[in-house]
Formats: sequence, C-alpha cells, structure tokens
Amino acid sequence: MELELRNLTKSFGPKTVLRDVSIMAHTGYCVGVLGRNGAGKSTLFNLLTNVLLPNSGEILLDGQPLGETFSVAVKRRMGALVNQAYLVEQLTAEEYLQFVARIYELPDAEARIESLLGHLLEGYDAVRRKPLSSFSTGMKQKVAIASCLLHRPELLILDEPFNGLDVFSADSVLSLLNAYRPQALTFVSSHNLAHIEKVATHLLVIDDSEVKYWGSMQDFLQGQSAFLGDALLQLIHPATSTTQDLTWLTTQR
Ligand SMILES: Nc1ncnc2c1ncn2[C@@H]1O[C@H](COP(=O)(O)OP(=O)(O)OP(=O)(O)O)[C@@H](O)[C@H]1O
Repeated sequence: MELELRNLTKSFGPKTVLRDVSIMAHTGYCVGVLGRNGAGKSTLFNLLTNVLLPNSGEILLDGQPLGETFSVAVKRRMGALVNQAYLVEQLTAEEYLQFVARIYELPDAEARIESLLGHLLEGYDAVRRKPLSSFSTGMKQKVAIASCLLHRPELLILDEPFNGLDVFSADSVLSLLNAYRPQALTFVSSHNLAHIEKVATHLLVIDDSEVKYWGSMQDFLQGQSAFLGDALLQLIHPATSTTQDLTWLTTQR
C-alpha cells in the first residue's frame, strides 16, 4: 500500500490547523506523529479516516484519490482508533470482537479473538465472562486496540493507543505493533516518546500548522547520536507563556 497526502489543509473557521501537509508513505512504515497539544495530530487522523474533510488537498491510496467519501472497500483496508474508542459495554470482550468480526465478514474469527485477547489482557480467563462495563480504562483500551487489528488492516491508524496503559500493557501493545509492522502502514501518535522510539520507523512532526519534519527516525536522530526528546526540542521550541503568579498555590496553608 502506498498512501499519499497531497497538500492537505484543514481549517476550523478562521483557524488553519494543518497547512499543506504532503507525505508519501508505504507498507512497512510505522509513522510516529508528534507535536505539542493542539498541533493537529488528531485532526490529521480524522482526515485519514474520513471523519473530517480537508478544506483543500487530497488523500491518495495506491495512486487513486479517495475523494469525499471513502468507499467501503477502502474502509475495509483500514483499522483505526481515533477519538474515544466506542465499545458496546454490555458485551464481553469476546462478544464485542465477534460483533466487529461480523462487520468485516470475517469467518472463523474465534482463534484471532482468543489470541489477541490472551496476548493483551493479563489474566484474561478471569474476565472472560465479564461485561466491558466492568473493565478498567486500560483494559477497554486494549480491547479497542484488538478490534483495530482483528481484520488485519493494511492501514492502521492509532491515535494515542498507549493512553491509560500500564508499563506491561504498553509493552505488549508495542510488541504487537512491531510484529505487525511489515503487514501494514501504521500511523501512531503518542506523547510518550519512549514508546514512539520503540515502534516508529518514520516521524511526522507537526508544529505551527505545518510539517516540521517528515522522514526516517534514524535521520531524525542523526544516526543514534541524539535522544528523541532532545532532537524534538531542538526542532520545536516551547511556547512562550506569560509568567503567572502562582504563590497562592505554593504558600503554606
Ligand atoms: N471540531 C473542531 N472545531 C474547532 N476546532 C477544532 C476542532 N477539532 C480540533 N480543533 C482545534 O484544532 C487544533 C488541533 O486539535 P487536535 O485535536 O488535532 O490536536 P492534537 O495535536 O491531537 O492535540 P493533543 O496532543 O492535545 O491531543 C486545536 O486548536 C483544536 O482546538
């Protein structure tokens, strides 16, 4: 799969959030999307998944413009975790994934479901019969991630997949993403640079509505001599904020 973003621009009212974003990425790339809060990462993911339309520019898949409404055939090739994952909470994890499998018309999904949940949910047997409503935030997040992988998408889009995950869970998601990487073109955002460093082959850094860096992780790190956080700080600078008097917060009661 080859995905091209050609001069994508997105504004909300007078505010341009993304300006002229142009990249070309392929199967096997894991693109870490980085930028400060409000930089436009989720907006980009919403454009990639047809949740939002760009003001101008286009998205091309294998050279074909996707147009205003992505076809079902295109959507079938995608797996996405964007915004807040919506799960049907009356169902068990297995029932929910069976429901997702039916949407994708996957026959015999049991083995896939069992192995994904077994890998991602620690002590899965103990929660096998429990409804998702009784799951913790991190457990629900892992079920949502499993639901994105079930149909083996060629384009995998994960907005902040590590949110709410403990160190062990993050590790099991990272190992899954690394193992799956050759099968798909993956886009992943996270403010946890250690996670991005472990999974991304490429970086897309957005700041001031523009692409500040697009290229390989290795080039960004100048051949391993820099840490990702340091290299990022060199590229985008902290926003200037006015000095506030916070003594009310810090003086003794
Ligand atoms: N539906 C909307 N209407 C108006 N403004 C919006 C809308 N969605 C996003 N924005 C604005 O677009 C900008 C980018 O938001 P976005 O959620 O894409 O940032 P982000 O990089 O994902 O941030 P974070 O790291 O905090 O998740 C922000 O200024 C946000 O307020």
